[in-house]
Amino acid sequence: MMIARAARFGKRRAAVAALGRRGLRTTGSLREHRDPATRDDSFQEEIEYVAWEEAGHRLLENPIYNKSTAFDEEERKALGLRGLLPPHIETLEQQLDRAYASYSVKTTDLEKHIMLRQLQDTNEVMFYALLSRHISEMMPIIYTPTVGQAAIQFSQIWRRPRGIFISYPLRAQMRDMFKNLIARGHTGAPVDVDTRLRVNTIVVTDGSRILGLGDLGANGQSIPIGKASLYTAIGGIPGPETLPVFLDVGTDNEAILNQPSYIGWRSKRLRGKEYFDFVDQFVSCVKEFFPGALLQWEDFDIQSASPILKKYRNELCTFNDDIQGTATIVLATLLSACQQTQSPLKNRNIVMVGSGSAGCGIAEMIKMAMMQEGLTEEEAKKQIFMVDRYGVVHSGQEGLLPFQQELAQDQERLADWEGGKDGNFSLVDTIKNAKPSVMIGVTGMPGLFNEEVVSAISETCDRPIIFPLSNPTERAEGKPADIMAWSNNRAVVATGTMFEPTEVVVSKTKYTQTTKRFVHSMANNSWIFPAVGLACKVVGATRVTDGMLMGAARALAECSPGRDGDQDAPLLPPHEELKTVTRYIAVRVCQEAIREGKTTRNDEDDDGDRLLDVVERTFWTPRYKRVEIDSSMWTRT
Ligand SMILES: O=C([O-])CC(=O)C(=O)O
Ligand SMILES: [Mg+2]
Repeated sequence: MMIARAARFGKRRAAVAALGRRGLRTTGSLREHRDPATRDDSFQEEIEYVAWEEAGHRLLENPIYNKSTAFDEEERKALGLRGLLPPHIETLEQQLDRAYASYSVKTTDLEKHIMLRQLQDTNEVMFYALLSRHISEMMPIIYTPTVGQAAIQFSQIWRRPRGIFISYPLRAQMRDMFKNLIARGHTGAPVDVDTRLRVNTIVVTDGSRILGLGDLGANGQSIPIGKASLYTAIGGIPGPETLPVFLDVGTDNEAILNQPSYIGWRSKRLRGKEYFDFVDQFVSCVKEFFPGALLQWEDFDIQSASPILKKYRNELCTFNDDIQGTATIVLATLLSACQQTQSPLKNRNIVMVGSGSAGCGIAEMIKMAMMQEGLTEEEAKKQIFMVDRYGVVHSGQEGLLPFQQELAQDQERLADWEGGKDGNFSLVDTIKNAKPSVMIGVTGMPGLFNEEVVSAISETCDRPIIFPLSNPTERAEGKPADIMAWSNNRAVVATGTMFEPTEVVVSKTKYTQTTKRFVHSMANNSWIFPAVGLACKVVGATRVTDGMLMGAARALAECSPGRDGDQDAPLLPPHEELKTVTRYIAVRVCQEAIREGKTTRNDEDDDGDRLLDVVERTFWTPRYKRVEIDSSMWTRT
């Protein structure tokens, strides 16, 4: 199986690196090389060097090259660091122990988030190494759900710039902003690397629909920062190659606008033609300054997410994470649940609660997967019931957006449905009539999956598959423990944010009781986008196609822990396997891109082993390199 194979390749990686990356590599004012003296072909890691033009304080302020107490004596002497650091020299491992100890005494998740973000802004290697060591514990801190809390308070906890803020009033200077970025790097520290050569993965938001929290204006920049961090932590894309972007077009959130500490542009949200022209100007800059980069749209509201995706998806390498990334992870999780409950997707009726861009994106992807399993488009469409606040979505309704019309049920089909009011059918009515075995929630409405709803679906099938996907935690449609109880522990539950496992009593005597733990996997797009980004980098993808995403979903489902027949296993692998599984998925995405001719490199050979090798070699791992000064670059200040 692939995980074993990936482990074997771990050994080969050093050898491949030794053969492939000899001599000097020059990137702008940065030079990296490996020491020939330490090079041999017996799988030993080599010492890697990085030559840099800055010494002293400026080096310590540079989060990419700063090693803090890990600079050794020789480096301290050569780099003008003597006296600027305490005398005791530490290894990375020792630094991590110390950092973890101070992390552990923080009493709130938000404080932990702030601490990790500060570490990221001062020493990236240490940040990613710490994250790597404690991935399960720290993912919810740097990402969902704590990142939601951090977004709400972003203006208050803001410390240092990261990424780029492009505000509407300065639109005439947008090209200058990109030039500034290239000159200075994007972490706010003096990184003079030629960013143009390096940025290949961009995450952009306009803050209009942050998680399930709504319009948070410029505070939304917290999300691209979090997503970019995962591209590095999980997808192995080096920090300087990622770029979080905020398009500041104002906010309609009055509470935020009235905060004295708000860091964004204080204006009502821009809409209509001016808005789309501004987005267009941004895309032109991306094409000009970072040609070939992957552009990820994140947390755009319903009015802009789909039109933007439609406009640009055939123009550059781009995707919308909430529509396509979410759809892909939900499909993967659903395929895994179908395997586990032993009935294929094509045999199922599905109720999709929430018909916004995320809900419709998921439904479209499920439709495609059903068609791959042999249904016609018409047949697949008949098995997917979109439900929104007015009830089941049908063709007789007015005001449906184009992407909702595509999925609306034919009104005539509902003629013989029971219940309902004035031809509209509530969620419970829909469940009773459509008899689904799958219910997916993307509404941001807590409590929607209540006892009545869960009991209704539990009557239609043996093992209802129920995914309350809204996040953060307080927005989820239902709590897994309740859903398990209301379904007599028959439900298969995955969520969109982290929940504790459900402990269920399976047998009880007077003196003893046996319990079982159900782990509810988090069907979060972090299983998908880092793999897509890694693959796009490896093959130089020109587009992100449905086929590439479908490949990602199926590859992930192949890794599901229940694949060997455990009917109660979690639906997704544990977080500890994120990186290995990401590489496995990335290979499949590369193969699809190559088969569809959507690459600028490697377009002839889609051999899996070869691609895994390239993926492994491309993957960045946090470890210190020896820093030396290149005197030809060194300008004393
Ligand atoms: O960020 C997450 O955890 C998932 C996501 O994209 C969203 O909810 O918008
Ligand atoms: Mg999102």
